[in-house]
Amino acid sequence: MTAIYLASRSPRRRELLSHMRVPHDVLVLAATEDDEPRLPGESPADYVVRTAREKAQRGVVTIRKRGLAVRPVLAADTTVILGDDVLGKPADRDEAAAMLGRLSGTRHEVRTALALAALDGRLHEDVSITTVQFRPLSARDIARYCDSGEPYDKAGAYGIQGLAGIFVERIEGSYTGVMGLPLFETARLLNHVGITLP
Ligand SMILES: Cc1cn([C@H]2C[C@H](O)[C@@H](COP(=O)(O)OP(=O)(O)OP(=O)(O)O)O2)c(=O)[nH]c1=O
Repeated sequence: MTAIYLASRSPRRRELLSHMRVPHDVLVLAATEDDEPRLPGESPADYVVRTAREKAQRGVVTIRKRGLAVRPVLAADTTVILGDDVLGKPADRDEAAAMLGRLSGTRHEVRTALALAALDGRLHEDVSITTVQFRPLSARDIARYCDSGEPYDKAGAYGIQGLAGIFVERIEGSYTGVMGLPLFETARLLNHVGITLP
C-alpha cells in the first residue's frame, strides 16, 4: 500500500523516509520546474518555507497532469544560512570551494522546511532549525573534500552524513534535518493526514 508521495529527487530524503517505514512512491518533478530563485528582499527563513511549499504544490499539479492516484504529497527544502545569505547547491568546484571557505570556522544555520499537501487541499508546514559549528578548514581540506565529489548536490556544498562529518564540531538541533528530512517534524506532520508512527 502506498500512503504518500515524496516529491523529491534527493536520495537522502528517500532513505530517511524509508527509515520511518512510511509506504511511499517518489514523485520526480520535471527538472525545468526545479529552479529555486530567491525573491528580492525575501529573508532566508521565508525563502526555505516558500520553496518547500512550492515543491509540494507542484507535486499536486504533477499528480493531476499525469493522472496518478491522489495521495498526500510531502516535500522539503534544505538551505544553509550564513548571515543573510542562503547557500544552495554549488554549480561547480569553484563555487563549492568558495562556499566551504565561507563556512570554515563558522557557526551557521541549516533549515529544512517541510510541506505536506493533504487530500482536503490543506497544506501543513513545519521547519527544523539546526546550528552547525564547523572547525576551521585549510585550503587542503577544501581541495580534498571537493575531490571526494560529495559537495555537488548538497546545500552549502557539504553532507554532514559523509566525509564532511569530520568538519562538524557540534550541532544543536536535528541531524536528520541537516541531512534533508527531519524525522521528528516529519512524523508530527504525517499525523495531520492520519499516519501515526511507529
Ligand atoms: C547541509 C546538507 C545538505 N544535504 C542535501 C539535502 C538535499 O538533498 C540538498 C539540499 O537541496 P534541496 O534543494 O533541499 O533538495 P534537492 O534538490 O536535493 O532535492 P528535491 O528538491 O528534489 O527534494 O542538500 C545533505 O545531504 N547533507 C547536508 O549535510
